[in-house]
Amino acid sequence: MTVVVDLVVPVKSLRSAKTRLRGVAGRADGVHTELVLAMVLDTVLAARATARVGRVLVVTPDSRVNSTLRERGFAVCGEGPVSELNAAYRYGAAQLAATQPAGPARAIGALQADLPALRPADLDTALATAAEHRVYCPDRQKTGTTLLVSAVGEALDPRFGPDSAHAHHVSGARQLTAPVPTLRCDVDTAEDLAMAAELGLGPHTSALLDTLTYAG
Ligand SMILES: Nc1nc2c(ncn2[C@@H]2O[C@H](COP(=O)(O)OP(=O)(O)OP(=O)(O)O)[C@@H](O)[C@H]2O)c(=O)[nH]1
Ligand SMILES: C=C(OP(=O)(O)O)C(=O)O
Repeated sequence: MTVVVDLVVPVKSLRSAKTRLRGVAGRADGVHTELVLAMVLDTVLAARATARVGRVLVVTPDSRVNSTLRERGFAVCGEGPVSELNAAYRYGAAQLAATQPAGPARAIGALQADLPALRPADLDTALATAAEHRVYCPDRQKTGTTLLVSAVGEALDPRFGPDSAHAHHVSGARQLTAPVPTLRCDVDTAEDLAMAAELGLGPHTSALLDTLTYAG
């Protein structure tokens, strides 16, 4: 059975996002924000280009993220009553469930927004395993989680945060073992960004870093 997966992608306020990356792209005002936004864009554009992906819903309190993504045709909503990552996933999943188009039941996927090297082929490989079981994709360090997909018609039950790979495992989700390096490469630190650059950054992040290099 081929399953369509609707994705929830939460994005924090740009000002407070990615503190561990601060300064990596330079000290100039606004550069950090531009880098975070470029990574979000590369992530969601790759997600939208993935065959098994149905809808993509971005959950964010940030007005710039909201307007930038709406301009590109993405669905965007606010965070709901609680400002916290798992709450944002649950809120987005509820919005998607409440507005599900007619047709076969879909799975819900929770995708992190910091995957600037993401390739649609890797995401599609991961989503191909979804249907009967809830599955999670550990990050490259094997401690965090970059993607969690519900079983069709069942709850997402997101447990993102420190050691989320373990938390997803003990909550009964199956670990994805497929070689999907661009889906595993979330970017929290300068070292992660270098690793993502080796895999091949998406066009927004790549263009921004090139501009900064030429600007010295
Ligand atoms: N909407 C929403 N998104 C969040 C929240 N917390 C984290 N995110 C998003 O979830 C993704 C993964 O979060 P982290 O890797 O912990 O990112 P971060 O908190 O920005 O990074 P650090 O400050 O370095 O810990 C990022 O794309 C964040 O923007 C939240 O409270 N609300
Ligand atoms: C919140 C998470 O992201 P990170 O480890 O990148 O902070 C997670 O992996 O559950």
